[in-house]
Amino acid sequence: MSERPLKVALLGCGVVGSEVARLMTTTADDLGARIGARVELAGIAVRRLGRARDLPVDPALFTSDAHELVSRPDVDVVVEVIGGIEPARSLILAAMENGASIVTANKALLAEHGAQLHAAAEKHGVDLYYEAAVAGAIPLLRPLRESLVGDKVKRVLGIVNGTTNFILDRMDSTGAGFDEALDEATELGYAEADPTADVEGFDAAAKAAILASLAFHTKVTAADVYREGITQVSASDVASAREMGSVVKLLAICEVDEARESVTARVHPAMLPRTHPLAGVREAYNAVFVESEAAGRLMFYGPGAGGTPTASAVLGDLVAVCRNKVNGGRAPAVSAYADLRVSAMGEARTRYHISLDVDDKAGVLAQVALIFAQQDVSIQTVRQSGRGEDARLVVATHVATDAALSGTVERLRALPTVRAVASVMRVEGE
Ligand SMILES: NC(=O)C1=CN([C@@H]2O[C@H](COP(=O)(O)OP(=O)(O)OC[C@H]3O[C@@H](n4cnc5c(N)ncnc54)[C@H](O)[C@@H]3O)[C@@H](O)[C@H]2O)C=CC1
Ligand SMILES: N[C@@H](CC=O)C(=O)O
Ligand code: NA
Repeated sequence: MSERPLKVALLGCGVVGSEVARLMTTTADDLGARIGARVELAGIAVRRLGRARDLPVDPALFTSDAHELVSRPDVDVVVEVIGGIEPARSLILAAMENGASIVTANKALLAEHGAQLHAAAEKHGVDLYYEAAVAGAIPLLRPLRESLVGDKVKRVLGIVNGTTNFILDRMDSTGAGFDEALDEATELGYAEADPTADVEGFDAAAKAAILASLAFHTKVTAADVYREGITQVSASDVASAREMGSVVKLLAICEVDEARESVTARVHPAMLPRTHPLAGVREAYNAVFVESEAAGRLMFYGPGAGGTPTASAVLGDLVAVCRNKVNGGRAPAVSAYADLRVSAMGEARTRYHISLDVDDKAGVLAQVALIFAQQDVSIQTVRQSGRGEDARLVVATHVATDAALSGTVERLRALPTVRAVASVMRVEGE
């Protein structure tokens, strides 16, 4: 055991930070034995001093000056769990310049400034780990960064946002309303400080960017990811999916097209048959499939959000970077050598499920079918049910480019015999 303890500066003491502080303190002996040196908190930066906190830590550790804390000469590691871009980015860069290794849970920051942060880590010879940033407690980034680095990943598909999965699950299983389910998810500590990031898909898009970057060795930022959240998913979308033996899930899908030397990354709600393994992912759990050339299909499943599970991933990273400090090693570098083109959503190949309210008269089905044919979209099934004056047409398509499918919907909307496009949902997993 090394004589000198390693000093850790903790930035942020909210849902995740408070659990990191608690676990660091209560499991200090085990952590020390695993690292080969004791780990001690150098300080905990908070926004407001004087707030009552039920934590087993010395109150003198709290400071409201995060910049001063990361610049202290005795700080070996900085754990950033403030969230957001600034001041998190400047604090991390200052800490690296000061020789500290970094553990962060900040997907928003990594998805926008990952390249800059990795370059700074290289320059200053420090580590940058962020397992908690994607899929909470589930070990996913380390497997992509290390275990699967000898393989060729082709596709990453999964549920990476706990809050939206919790909301969709509640809507499906109890018929709860959107707002009520969101309040519950916030109460349980799953939602971001601004839950718009969750429900509008920004959080999942940031995670998709991180996953695509690591999986395909290419720089992918949040702005490259096609994004739709769940605010447009209605109770009737969830109910009609249920009638058809399906569920609605918010999915993140990252794919490589080797022939075209390009990647796509997208986040949107999709219908999945109830028999699909992702359909059984309940509450705030996450699950991600990684498909690679040699390994085949791997599934990662577990708690994707919440203070304690997320703190587990943070502490795993903390032990890794502390071991490197003790033994003199460094984390393997993250490269973007493949430098693939990031293609637009229109090029992605998807399938649609479209419900139309149409005039119930002769020739309407033929008009609708003609529009699909003109866009080169092949129909898999059509169901029609008369309802008096109008009829409901439910069309499931075969795979086509998303551009052709969305073009089809646009033309259907303009057709005089189509009274309304009641619902459009992408379909995955059959
Ligand atoms: N809550 C969760 O389930 C998960 C959260 N994360 C990520 O972990 C990070 C933290 O998330 P939460 O703990 O949920 O957020 P939170 O909002 O509960 O905690 C953030 C804390 O940072 C403090 N803070 C803000 N500015 C500060 C400053 N300049 N100096 C010191 N403290 C400051 C806030 O007062 C707040 O207490 C975010 O990046 C989030 O995306 C990642 C995985 C799961
Ligand atoms: N708000 C996020 C927290 C974990 O990353 C989520 O709901 O998944
Ligand atoms: Na993780």
